[in-house]
Amino acid sequence: MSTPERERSLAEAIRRLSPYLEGVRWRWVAGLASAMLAGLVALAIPQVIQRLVNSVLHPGGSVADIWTAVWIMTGLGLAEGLLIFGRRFFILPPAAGVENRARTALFTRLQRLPVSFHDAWPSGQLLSRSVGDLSLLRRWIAFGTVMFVVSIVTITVGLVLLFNTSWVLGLIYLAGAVPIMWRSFAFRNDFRAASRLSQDQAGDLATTVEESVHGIRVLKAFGRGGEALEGFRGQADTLRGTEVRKATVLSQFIALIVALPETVIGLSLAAGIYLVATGDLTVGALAAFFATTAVLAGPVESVGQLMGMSLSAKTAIDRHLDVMDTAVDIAGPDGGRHPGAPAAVGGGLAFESVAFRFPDAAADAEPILRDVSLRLEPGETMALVGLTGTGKSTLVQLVPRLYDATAGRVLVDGVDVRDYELLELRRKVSIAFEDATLFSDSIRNNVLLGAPAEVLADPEAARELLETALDTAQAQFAHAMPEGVDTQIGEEGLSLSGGQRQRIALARSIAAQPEILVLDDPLSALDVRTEELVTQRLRRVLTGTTTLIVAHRPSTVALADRVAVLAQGRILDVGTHAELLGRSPAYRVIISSFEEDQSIESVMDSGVITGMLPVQSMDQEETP
Ligand SMILES: Nc1ncnc2c1ncn2[C@@H]1O[C@H](COP(=O)(O)OP(=O)(O)OP(=O)(O)O)[C@@H](O)[C@H]1O
Repeated sequence: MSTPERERSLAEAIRRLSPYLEGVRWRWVAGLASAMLAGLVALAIPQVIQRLVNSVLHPGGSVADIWTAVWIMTGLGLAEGLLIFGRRFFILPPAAGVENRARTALFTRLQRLPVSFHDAWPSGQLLSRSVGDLSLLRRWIAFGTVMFVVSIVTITVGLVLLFNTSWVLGLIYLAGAVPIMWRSFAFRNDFRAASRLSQDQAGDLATTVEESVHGIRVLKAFGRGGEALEGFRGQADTLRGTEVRKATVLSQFIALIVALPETVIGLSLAAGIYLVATGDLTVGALAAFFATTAVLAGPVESVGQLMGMSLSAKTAIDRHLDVMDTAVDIAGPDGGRHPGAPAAVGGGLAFESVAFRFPDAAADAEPILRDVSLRLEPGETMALVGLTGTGKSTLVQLVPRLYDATAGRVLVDGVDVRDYELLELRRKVSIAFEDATLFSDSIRNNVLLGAPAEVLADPEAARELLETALDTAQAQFAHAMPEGVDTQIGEEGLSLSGGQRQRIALARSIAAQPEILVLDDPLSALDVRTEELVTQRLRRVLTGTTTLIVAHRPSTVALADRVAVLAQGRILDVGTHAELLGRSPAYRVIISSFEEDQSIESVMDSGVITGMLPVQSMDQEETP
């Protein structure tokens, strides 16, 4: 995994969090004040114990003094409980708000980031950053930050009280604290490195789980479950190793900060008894000393864990900001970059000397596309053919700016696509892929996903659009499903057949009512008849829609007005099917690579093109 990493200073990390801290600050301060007061109240109790013990042992001490001390202690105990409740009351809800805002910001960023970002970042990394890291951030804000500050203050005030009780005993206690502080410094670096590594490895593991769940059918069909498990085990073992290393670093530190104070208490006890015996210390003061060390034990033990938590939280913030700081290089119009964009010239799609290279390609790699120039007149249907891997999918993805051309221009309505607002461009251009992705939602919502807002606002118009789109895409099978178009389809539409998914995805593209329709082999899973019917209806419904369609079948080619031949990233020729057949050897090779029983002549002869066949497809009866 090689996602970009940058370590920021703590000040920068906190500054960058500030947009998420809206409405949190005063509540955090109130929570901190509550927790701080609770800590100070806890430290006051030993002082009362000192008075209580001394008044019991003092010859002139009265029972009233004892009762007073008891009531004060009870009051302090109640106050401490209320203050601890106050800390939670003030901080927990806003901390959950911070987590929510950060998660929403991350999701928004993921939506805006270009496809090239998603090509490079494993999905498990993004999952662990949006779930695990942000929940750690919430716990750190709600608990870690406050308790870290409170622990430091409690330890400092406690030390002052210990010295005040007896400087000898105070010195003994401090002698134990110095090695802890020294060790804390080394611990900080060791733990931070282990923490980052384990969070990254957890992200990689999440990717593996996600991939095997996603590809469970392939794994089962090929009997590769064992190998998948082996791979998973390897990664899980590596993560376990890192977690154990992390826990070892932490536990060594904790062992030190627990064992050392305990030893110190033993020494203090011996010294304290000697001081009481010599009359330099009262019994009450000795009791107060040990009661104070008991109060300090919690903060001293937890300060290491809180420091570890703070470092993990800092790593989580860095990991969050790594995504947030990735540049959105496909954005809205950049006035300075493309001066003199021509005004719209009445529709159409053009590629002008377009070249493209993937961002992660080796520096000396050949570009995927070179000097591609093509012009589709408004309303024209052009088929794009070429052998596999020649760059057809890459070329069509430049139209809605899923990627940006690295040289040349793509023009929609005569305007450079980079001069459009992204939303406007994507309203004009609709794309359907071979690999149809659907969402776990109703068929209706999947189809109307990109429909114009004004149509969606009118239920009758939306219903008509849905029907037209389903009819055009030959997806009437939706009506035969248990709840018709309101049937919920499973995750990614996997409860549907491949052909059904493709037709729903095509219906979605149609329902978007685009000016330019880009179809990247979206009918490959359909039988020949259904594909022909779909293509034929498409032409009827989308008259006036400029269509660029990646074709792998004679039936699609036959319906196009013209055909462009792409070979090794270049346009070799453009013409009608008959023209190309006559003059282009490359075209003949490509056409002959199409399945023999789907020859273009047989499709022409079948009469489907001229609308002679009954409108009944072979897989129309399919039910999921
Ligand atoms: N995200 C990517 N990063 C790097 N290289 C890629 C990426 N996607 C595709 N390629 C490469 O770009 C080349 C063209 O791929 P493309 O999918 O455009 O071909 P195609 O003509 O559509 O192929 P097919 O007909 O098989 O769908 C291939 O060599 C492919 O390996």
